[in-house]
Amino acid sequence: MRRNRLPAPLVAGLVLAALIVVVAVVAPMLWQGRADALSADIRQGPSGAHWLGTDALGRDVFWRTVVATRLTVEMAIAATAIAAVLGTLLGAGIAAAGRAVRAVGDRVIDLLLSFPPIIIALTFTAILSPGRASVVGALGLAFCPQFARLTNRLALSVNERDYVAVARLLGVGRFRVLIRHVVPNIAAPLLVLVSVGFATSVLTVSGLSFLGLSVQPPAYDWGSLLASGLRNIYDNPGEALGPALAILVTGLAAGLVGDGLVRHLDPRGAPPPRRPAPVPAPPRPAPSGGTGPEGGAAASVRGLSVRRPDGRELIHEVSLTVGAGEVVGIVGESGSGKSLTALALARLLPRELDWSAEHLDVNGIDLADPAKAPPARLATELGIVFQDPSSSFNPALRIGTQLTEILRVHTGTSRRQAEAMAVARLTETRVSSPELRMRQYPHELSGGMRQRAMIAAAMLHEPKLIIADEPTTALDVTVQADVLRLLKQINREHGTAILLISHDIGVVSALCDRVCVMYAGRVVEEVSVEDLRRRDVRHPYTRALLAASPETATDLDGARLVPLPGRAPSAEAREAGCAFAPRCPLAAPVCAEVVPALVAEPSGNAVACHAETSTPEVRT
Ligand SMILES: Nc1ncnc2c1ncn2[C@@H]1O[C@H](COP(=O)(O)OP(=O)(O)OP(=O)(O)O)[C@@H](O)[C@H]1O
Repeated sequence: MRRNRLPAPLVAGLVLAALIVVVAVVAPMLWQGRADALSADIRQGPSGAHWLGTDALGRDVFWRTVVATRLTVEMAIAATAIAAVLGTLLGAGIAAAGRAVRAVGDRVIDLLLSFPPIIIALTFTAILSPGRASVVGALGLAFCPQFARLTNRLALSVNERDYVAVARLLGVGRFRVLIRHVVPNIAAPLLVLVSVGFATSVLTVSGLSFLGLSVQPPAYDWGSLLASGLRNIYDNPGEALGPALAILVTGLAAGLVGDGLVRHLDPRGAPPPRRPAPVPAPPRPAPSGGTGPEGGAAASVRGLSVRRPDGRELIHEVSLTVGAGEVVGIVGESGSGKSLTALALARLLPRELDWSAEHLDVNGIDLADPAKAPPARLATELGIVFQDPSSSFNPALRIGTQLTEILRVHTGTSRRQAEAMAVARLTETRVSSPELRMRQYPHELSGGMRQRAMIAAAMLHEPKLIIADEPTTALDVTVQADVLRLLKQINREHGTAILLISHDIGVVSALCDRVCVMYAGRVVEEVSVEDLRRRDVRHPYTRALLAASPETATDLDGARLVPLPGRAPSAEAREAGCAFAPRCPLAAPVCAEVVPALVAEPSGNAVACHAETSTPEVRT
């Protein structure tokens, strides 16, 4: 893999650090005698014979400072290593644990972080009795919470990224997710903390020795030399200057290494790869024709409910079917339950949520029975495109690595073949210069290009169903139509069914065959797109959405957009009766008490509204 040249601070830091390590290793072997030799020249100032003068016993301060490097650096490295290993394991363990352990772990880390490390180190040292080993152990424990907090926060945030969701959908094991996705994305900040931790350890180790709590005579480190130097500061300032400078230079080296590593490891700092020689585009794969089992559905959901741990229902008995090759939209305001419905189909619901369903399947795979739905199989039947193309790809890996990995993990395709297939898909999804893109990092692609690359990734296995969760919301308006056209083209040419989630009724009416309107966790209307375009809808909420949509409301007669007043109730605020009643112009007394059932009509549409149907069903 080609990397950019090492940044200057990293080079400077590494040179300095290497020098310090060499000195630490060789100094006691070569110059211990000079450092410990007594002479009659006591407390002399700097001279040609003694560059930093001598101490109270006539020993050469320069050589003592040089020899003390080993003990100081050894102790700082040991303390940092203990803190980094223990803290990282602790943080990762808490991130991977269940909710209860996470809550307790977080509080314990918060508590430990509220004490300055030096206080913790002093307390442990006092308990364990002064000495080198106790100081190293105490410092390791004192800095451990900082590593635990950082690892925990980083791992949790990376875990929530869409590319981790995709990896989970693809059935990538926890360990591989950790190695491929979590570690590369948290390594840089952890390395900075290691360098800061090392610099702080040098200071604290020296500080504790300065106080007489660490290295005991006749051994000496920079802290004990500094203590003796301060006692003689008026006779020979050089005696304090030597160890002080050594501490400063070591801290500087650690800082430069940390800063340089961040720049070097961040792929956003890399120069663009050279444009490869143009190669003829591989042939477009032939359309697969029809999909799904004969007469079967690409996805089918019946009675899906999702609950929070406290039992509150977030979505209630949602039912919908996506026929083979059909494009179905789910539309509704923020919080209506669109994404949870889609995530349930991909088996990507957050762990803390509880779900149940009478029936949940993707192209015949029963998702309610994990034994019948091995992740690898689901991964080949289902592709997913998320809203934010910037979080859909792992920022630490090149686009090509991520695309080919999907094929290599699941089908054992050779690298060369996987690359050819990935390039073909990128070409098909109209990603310009696909060979070049394969070698680029996600941040080097524009938003629209990344989203097309994401669609290419979702299409790699020729899935029967693509779930597109707000695929255009994060995009520039100029490329939104392009991405929608691409999805429609895929649907036409491959017969891929699409479940499109959007809050924009204009987007779904442009792309879909059928639309489910959701409100407060329920489907309130299901309508064909022809009826939607004609505005022949029944539910007052769907009418309100249409009236508020610019694409449909700016009529030839100049009708103005009508905003929908109020807000959808949160899960806590939902009461008995129809959740839309407080905002509904047609609300009647029954609406406040009875939840209307979704009633199918002969046309195939369905609506849940007392004003439109006469067979209410009580569901609270
Ligand atoms: N992990 C979770 N824990 C608790 N509540 C959640 C969780 N995930 C989602 N919710 C809640 O479930 C409800 C439905 O969420 P969902 O993401 O499906 O809404 P949405 O219709 O897709 O909205 P948006 O367009 O904003 O994404 C919201 O009220 C949301 O706050």
